[in-house]
Amino acid sequence: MATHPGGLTTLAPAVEVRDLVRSYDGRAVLDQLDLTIAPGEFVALLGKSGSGKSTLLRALAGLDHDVTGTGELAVPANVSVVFQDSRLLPWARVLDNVVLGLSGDAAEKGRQSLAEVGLAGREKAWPNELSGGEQQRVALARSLVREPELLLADEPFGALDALTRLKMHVLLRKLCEAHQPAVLLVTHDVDESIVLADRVIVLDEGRIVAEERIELAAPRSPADPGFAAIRARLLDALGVSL
Ligand SMILES: Nc1ncnc2c1ncn2[C@@H]1O[C@H](COP(=O)(O)OP(=O)(O)OP(=O)(O)O)[C@@H](O)[C@H]1O
Repeated sequence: MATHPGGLTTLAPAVEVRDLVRSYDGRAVLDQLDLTIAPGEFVALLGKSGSGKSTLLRALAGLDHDVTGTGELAVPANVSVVFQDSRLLPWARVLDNVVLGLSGDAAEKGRQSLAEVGLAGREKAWPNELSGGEQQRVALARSLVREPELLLADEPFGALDALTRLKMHVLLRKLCEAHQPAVLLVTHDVDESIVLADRVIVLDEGRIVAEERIELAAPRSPADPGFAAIRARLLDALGVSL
């Protein structure tokens, strides 16, 4: 907790990145990057292929042992990660996948999480009995049952069809409102970023080149002129001219 001179109390940031450099074979793919994410803030990260999005996410997740780098990086102790593929263990039933490694009343918490993602009654199913969307729901339940302060998501809906993706947007918003993790969502889908995030940032060659704070009222609709204006600016930052 920090107190400003004016007397306002602010929480310490959930993520604080300063001067972050990450290089593969001497080539910097993150270039003196600065990023702060507030507790409970939902940040979406856009960028062309190869701009460094996954490298940043892996750095925040502590999964980047194959890369050299410098800079300061502070994240909470309790971080969950969701990927494009659900990465469920095929030999473990759905509930066991959700609670793996948890202690205490894990089964009950796992059941509650599965109910939250709309999978009550599927506890005993095997992962291969579920659709791709359902498997991603299990992955979300597995992340959120751990009550993370930071949720990192690398294109979690990238492999899903358009309709399932829209349903997952509604679900993720609901889950984030209930659990209030800070979120960093990597996506290629500009509309997805505007629908979900409090703030959208655009990465290019390892630097943040644009930032939009999204203050549109819910439900956010791509038909809204304000939505279209933000989309146009983000596409411009991505080098797409309409
Ligand atoms: N293990 C690695 N070894 C060498 N270079 C790598 C490695 N991983 C990533 N890179 C390079 O680092 C750069 C950034 O990659 P990164 O995966 O972070 O981009 P990205 O924005 O997530 O791309 P995409 O949208 O295609 O997933 C790319 O040029 C990539 O080729």
